[in-house]
Amino acid sequence: MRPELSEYTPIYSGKVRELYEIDDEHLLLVASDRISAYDYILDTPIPDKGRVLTAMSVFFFDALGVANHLAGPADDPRIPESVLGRALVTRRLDMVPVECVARGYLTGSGLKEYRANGEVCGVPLPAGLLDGSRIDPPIFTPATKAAVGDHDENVSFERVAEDVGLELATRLRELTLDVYARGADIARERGIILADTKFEFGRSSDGDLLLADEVLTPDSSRYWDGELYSPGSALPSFDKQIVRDWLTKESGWSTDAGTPPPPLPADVVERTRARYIEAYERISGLSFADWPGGAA
Ligand SMILES: Nc1ncnc(-c2cnn(Cc3cccc(F)c3)c2)c1Cl
Repeated sequence: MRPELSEYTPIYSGKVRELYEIDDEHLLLVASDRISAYDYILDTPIPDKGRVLTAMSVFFFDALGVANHLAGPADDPRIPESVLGRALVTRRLDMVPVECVARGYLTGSGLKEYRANGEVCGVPLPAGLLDGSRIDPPIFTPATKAAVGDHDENVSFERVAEDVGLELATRLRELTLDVYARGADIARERGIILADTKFEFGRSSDGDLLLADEVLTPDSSRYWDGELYSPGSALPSFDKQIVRDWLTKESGWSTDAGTPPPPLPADVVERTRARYIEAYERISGLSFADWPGGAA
């Protein structure tokens, strides 16, 4: 008999995820079906989004063989039925207060910094790069965690070293770049570009540095469709472009409307659900139908 979610203490609620305490040593990390676009949490959930992104994290944790915070399988008996398939039991770690970002392509806040001063997080880049240009080799562009609702602040490696010490900062950079490069290679072989990603690390009670949180999901990374990728022009998000296009080209809403986006029509929801499942099945080579927690 699985426990009820109400038996666990909620300790953090993010835009699309929640964190609960199972006991002194274990947490339950829950991914919702909520989707965000243009910095709004949309009213309409995408069925199975939480389960697909959980499956993606588990695939990458396994495929990349990096020491991590997982403390049980996807069908661990401590996981309540109501969140089965979109929740994981993890070890409670002492989280390192650094958003460990790797960028293999220039866009977003990195592009903004580059256009202002030719570098990102203190890392100089070649002149003439465009939105979506490849950064080879990928760079470590850390950020400090922002308050709820704010964007993280990009910082230099030197600032990270001041905050957490040079040895740990160096290990965070090495691990971040290594795990990103291997994950991006796996995705690229399947026609999906992981342009950048954000990792979080924590230390266990016996001092090990473990990869935590979610790993290489479309919520923690930019997923681009490799077939549509062209530096300098629009970079279609593999998972969110259907929602973005409907919102900005068909719904009558606009990003400068100052109002929340309208609810999504059923076909946009279903096509988006299918894109999440397609990304998972192409990258993992596994069938999403085999993932726990499907409709009973
Ligand atoms: N293994 C860990 N030990 C201690 N703390 C964390 C931890 C804290 N915060 N976050 C981010 C987050 C993850 C999910 C749902 C949210 F609402 C927020 C993760 C983890 Cl993953």
